[in-house]
Amino acid sequence: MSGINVGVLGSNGKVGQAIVAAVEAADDLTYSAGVDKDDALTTFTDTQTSVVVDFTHPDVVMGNLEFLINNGIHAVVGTTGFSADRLDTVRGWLAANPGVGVLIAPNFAIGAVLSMRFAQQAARFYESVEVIELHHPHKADAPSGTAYRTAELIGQARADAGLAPCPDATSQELDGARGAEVSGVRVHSVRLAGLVAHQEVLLGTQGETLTIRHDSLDRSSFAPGVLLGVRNVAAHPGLTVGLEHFMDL
Ligand SMILES: NC(=O)C1=CN([C@@H]2O[C@H](COP(=O)(O)OP(=O)(O)OC[C@H]3O[C@@H](n4cnc5c(N)ncnc54)[C@H](OP(=O)(O)O)[C@@H]3O)[C@@H](O)[C@H]2O)C=CC1
Ligand SMILES: O=C(O)C1=N[C@H](C(=O)O)C[C@H](O)C1
Repeated sequence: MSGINVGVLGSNGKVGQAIVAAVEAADDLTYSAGVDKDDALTTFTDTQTSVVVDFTHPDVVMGNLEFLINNGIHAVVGTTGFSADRLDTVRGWLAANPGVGVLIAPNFAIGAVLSMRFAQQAARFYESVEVIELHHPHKADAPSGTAYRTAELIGQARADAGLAPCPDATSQELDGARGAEVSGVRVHSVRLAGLVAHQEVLLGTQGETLTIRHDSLDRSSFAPGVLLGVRNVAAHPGLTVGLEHFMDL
């Protein structure tokens, strides 16, 4: 047993189990502790855990982070639900614990990070854009954290380019038919048995469309990105939002 002591919060969950397996398989990491619902967070201090990975639930992740940061433990967080206010609260805890690093990423699949970047790059060339995210029906939040972030990035790119709002002549609408609006971009959420995590960004302009699609077919897709975060987070004190900052994109 050697290397970084890594713990997992939500270790019995769908993603948590995949992360535990990946940590156990890595020669340079030691799986020090798993904590699930009703287990004590002090397990991590008792086991000298250095980095904790959190895949739990938006309702509990803030309490987890407060404990980890105040105990000098670095965190790699996949759990969704981070509003600007929540991120500011995390920055406040980190200001009081300046050696601690926290990475929060809406999606740890390498292709999902790339597809967000591709959508951001393409946005200024298209008058129309909509996002469709498709997930398993056990997902707590809608839209997905990835779709929310993708829409924000596209909205910012459109604003920077001085684009007009997407054309839309809808004047009669059943509630919800046009999805939710995030940063001026329509986002549609599908929940379907059999799916894992999928997203399409549809872009359109005169006589052509471009579709940027990513599919996580298995939850092991999140593991390489999480391990990249685990290996690098201690060298990045403070808050990092988005895995792209560790990918040299
Ligand atoms: N950033 C990314 O790349 C990804 C992010 N996610 C996000 O990760 C989160 C988890 O997803 P998923 O694994 O599918 O969800 P699951 O419900 O399968 O797993 C969550 C686990 O956390 C446990 N849990 C609940 N409360 C606590 C607590 N206070 N302390 C410790 N463990 C707790 C749950 O227990 P119990 O079931 O008993 O409540 C469950 O075992 C979601 O927010 C999801 O959107 C998912 C995939 C990728
Ligand atoms: O709950 C999930 O499953 C996922 N959640 C994240 C999100 O909300 O974007 C990442 C991925 O889509 C899987």
